[in-house]
Amino acid sequence: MAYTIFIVEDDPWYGEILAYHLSLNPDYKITRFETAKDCLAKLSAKPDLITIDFSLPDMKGDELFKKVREIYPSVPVIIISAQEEVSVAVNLLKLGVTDYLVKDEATKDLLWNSVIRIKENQSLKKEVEHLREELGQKYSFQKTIIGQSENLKRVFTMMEKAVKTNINVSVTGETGTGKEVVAKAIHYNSEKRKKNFVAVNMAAIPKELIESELFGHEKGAFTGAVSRKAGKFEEANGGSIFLDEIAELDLSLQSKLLRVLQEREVIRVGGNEKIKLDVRLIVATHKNLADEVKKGNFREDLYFRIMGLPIELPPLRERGNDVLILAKHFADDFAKENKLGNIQFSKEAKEKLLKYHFPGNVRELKAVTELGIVMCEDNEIKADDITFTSTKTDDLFIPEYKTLRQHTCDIINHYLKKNSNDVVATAKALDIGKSTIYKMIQEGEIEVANN
Ligand SMILES: Nc1ncnc2c1ncn2[C@@H]1O[C@H](COP(=O)(O)OP(=O)(O)OP(=O)(O)O)[C@@H](O)[C@H]1O
Repeated sequence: MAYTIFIVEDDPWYGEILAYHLSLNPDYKITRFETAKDCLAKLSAKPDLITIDFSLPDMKGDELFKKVREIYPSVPVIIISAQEEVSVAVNLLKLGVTDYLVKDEATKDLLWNSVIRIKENQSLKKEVEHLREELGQKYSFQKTIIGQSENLKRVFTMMEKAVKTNINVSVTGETGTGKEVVAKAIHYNSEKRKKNFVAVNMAAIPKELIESELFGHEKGAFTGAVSRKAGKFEEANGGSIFLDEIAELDLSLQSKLLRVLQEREVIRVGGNEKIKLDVRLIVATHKNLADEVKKGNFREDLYFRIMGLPIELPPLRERGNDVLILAKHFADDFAKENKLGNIQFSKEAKEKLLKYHFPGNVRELKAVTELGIVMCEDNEIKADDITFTSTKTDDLFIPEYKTLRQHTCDIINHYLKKNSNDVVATAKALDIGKSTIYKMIQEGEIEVANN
């Protein structure tokens, strides 16, 4: 597609030179104007770039620039001027002009290079926008946060509420429950999705570096600060910042964070320029922050500021059948990646997964599933292919979606397995009649596995 360039230059001879030079690239479609008025009259054609002579007969270049900006806030504008004063150039650049070129013999070549640079920049921006859109689709709640349990549906309801406004969000949940996945999904489904999602893990950064990491620093602010560096808040400006493991933040840094959130501005370490912030804050912790406040480890005022909309992620063991849905999802992903075909789980493998308490939650299930695929034969994961890292594999896990009768069956099953299917020993251990067990076996409520 042609790249449309408007050249506004009152000197027809000079305008023609610039137009001729640029038209050497057949992709450029050049239109020349000799007055600001003529250019404004044709702006509806949506040029990709405009070059403006600073001294036009009917309007100064900066005035025309401002008028263009009102209509197209992001179209790149190059001002070409006979003025060599640095202050004129600086003022124009401050106004938002993309480039400033002084008229001399080199102008046409400088313009050629400037257009190439700007064009590259525009296509990069478009690419980023496109990728963000894609990510947005990828992060639509139900596509990335797999599961259908009632407990998870409650999380979706809260997330729907979160994306409607820019309210701060606090996500709590055990390790591996998907706190970061939730934070990303909120960002990519909210108004802020056009800008960055920046994640910072408080527990992963050495204490003495957190301040400059979050708020940035000026050159020479401390030993090792060899150049100015933007902080994570600046990077996330206009978007969302995700502060993971917020409870690990040092008390002195808590007060600095509070100041930034209250003032909605950040000052880089060693600097004094105030940078205005418009960022959605999402925090996460596996600790109970209210308890941390009571213990004196977390500032109460900061706690109230960051709590915003609280979202509690249930542990995997409280999501019932989601364990199997997730296992299938991870298995399909892994199989696709490794070109393995369709993977199945045996009945016993499913039971084993459902009975386990998953201290490492979804992250652990993913690892267990992938290992299961590697270990299994003929694309069927059997109980023996499933290995748990936790030592508590024999723990009875009590899912809330089961009835008392089903729990009874589980308990009897558990004891039967322990006693090598010895009904008498099981009845004795549980202090129930053996006929109860035989009846349950007969009615198919309990299956006695052949050992
Ligand atoms: N409901 C889900 N559906 C699909 N994948 C999930 C789900 N929940 C978590 N995951 C996956 O599990 C892994 C752990 O998730 P995540 O890092 O978001 O957990 P976390 O709670 O932030 O963990 P930590 O507390 O250790 O930082 C990731 O690979 C993530 O993609």
